[in-house]
Amino acid sequence: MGSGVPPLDDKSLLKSKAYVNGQWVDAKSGKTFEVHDPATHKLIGTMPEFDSADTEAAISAAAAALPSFRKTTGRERSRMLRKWYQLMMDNQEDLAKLITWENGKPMADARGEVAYAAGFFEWFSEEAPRLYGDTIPASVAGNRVFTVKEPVGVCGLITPWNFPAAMITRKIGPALAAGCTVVAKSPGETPFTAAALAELAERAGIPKGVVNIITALENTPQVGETICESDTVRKVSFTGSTRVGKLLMKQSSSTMKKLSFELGGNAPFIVFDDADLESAVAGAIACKFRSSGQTCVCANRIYVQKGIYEEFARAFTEKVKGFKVGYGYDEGITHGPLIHEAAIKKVESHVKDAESHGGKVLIGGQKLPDLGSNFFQPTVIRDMTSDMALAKEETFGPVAGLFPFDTEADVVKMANASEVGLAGYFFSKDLQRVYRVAEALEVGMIGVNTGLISDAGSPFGGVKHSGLGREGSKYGIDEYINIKTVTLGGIGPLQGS
Ligand SMILES: NC(=O)c1ccc[n+]([C@@H]2O[C@H](COP(=O)([O-])OP(=O)(O)OC[C@H]3O[C@@H](n4cnc5c(N)ncnc54)[C@H](O)[C@@H]3O)[C@@H](O)[C@H]2O)c1
Ligand SMILES: O=CCCC(=O)O
Repeated sequence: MGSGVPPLDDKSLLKSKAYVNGQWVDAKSGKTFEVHDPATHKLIGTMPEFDSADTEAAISAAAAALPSFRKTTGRERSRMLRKWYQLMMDNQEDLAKLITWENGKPMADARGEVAYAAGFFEWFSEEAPRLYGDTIPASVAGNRVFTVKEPVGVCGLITPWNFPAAMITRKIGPALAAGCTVVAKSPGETPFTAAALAELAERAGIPKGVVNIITALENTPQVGETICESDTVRKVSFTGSTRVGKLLMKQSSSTMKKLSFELGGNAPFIVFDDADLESAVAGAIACKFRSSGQTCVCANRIYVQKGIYEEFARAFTEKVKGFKVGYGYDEGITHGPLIHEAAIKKVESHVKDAESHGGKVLIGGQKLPDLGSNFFQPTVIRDMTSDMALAKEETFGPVAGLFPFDTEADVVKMANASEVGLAGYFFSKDLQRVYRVAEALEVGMIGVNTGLISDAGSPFGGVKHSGLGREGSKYGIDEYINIKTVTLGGIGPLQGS
């Protein structure tokens, strides 16, 4: 297939060990797991299979590094993050090659991910020196009240494979800005990008023990449990499915730690009759097929008002015809493989289920065995209805289901008929409608007349079963701080008065 894996300019970015206390380490058991290119199934390499004891050692390293790191000034931490940002951008091409290799997304998308990921270090380098407390008018005469913001302590971070760089930097950036130390469990499917980030952390001068990147595949549940049940870990931040998020929340309950969860979505994407057709089609294409549909904010249910439905379906399908699916390193490829067989099975099952309930496939609908077993045709299905599996669960793949609707009230009801609420989108030129619908949708983020909403400066997070807390933005750092209130009594009048 294609031209093969391009060599890294800087070969020292390819690591096959975990990074603990500033050292590259194996699992104490000596066990490793294999990582394969999702496009070709060829072996990329192996990584240490950490267990509970290895995880404890990483937690201890983060705890030992905390007392001195929390004393650094915001300005000092800012410089470290800024340097890390710059090193990521200087090595953008190599990091992108690693992302494409282990995740499968095309190089153009991978380069975009590196810039997006580095943006969180840049953003939080700017937040680090601005951790202001408050002065509060006291209710008791002679008292003075003020607050200080303190790092929560050691943080356990667990992230998924769909953005091998960005999901980790979105957590490490604010954690370090706040003065916390971290143990980050990289995704078992895509650990090499995270390891390269650790190498760059070292070059950026981040002190040993502040950033620990641990690895596991099969042992992931015991690693997760060790992090959640540790009393030393004062904060857990997880990105992944709602199912695993709920499990980690339960496991964390006995140690009463601070939690944030970025979980699953099932984004409604609504096109009203009054929308600009061309931009609605472009927005839906970008939103639905980004990373072959494997993002938590991808459109999952595309609702199109009946007056514009036929025209939209035609124009949307026409655009999908222009996609070029293949190996992420090859020239002109717009969409890569899915991550693994389970993802292919889910996509297939949603297509079959839609067809068996009366949905009509306009394009795609099949696997692409000539390319490899993880490839699936970008698919458009019309005449979707609410009783289909795709309406109820996130597909996390390249299948666009077009649902017709009559009125604004009908579509808002359908859009909100989901237990999750991460992102939602709609296209309309009617200003009053923009306010009404934005206020009515039960989601944490809304794109109006755009299908792309992610940015380091914008709060990212959901409502309902999509999770707790916000990442990125001026709010992201709040997840990593405790507010301490200081009440100073007995001030009294001026002496001698
Ligand atoms: N809201 C967000 O920001 C966001 C971002 C990316 C993905 N997601 C969600 O993630 C899901 C897709 O990823 P997935 O199916 O691989 O999710 P998943 O929850 O099965 O796995 C995600 C990651 O969690 C870890 N993990 C898995 N089981 C674990 C356990 N028992 N204990 C501790 N850690 C565990 C692994 O590192 C894995 O890479 C989708 O639902 C998607 O919406 C959400
Ligand atoms: O998949 C979830 C994260 C996607 C994003 O940050 O845009």
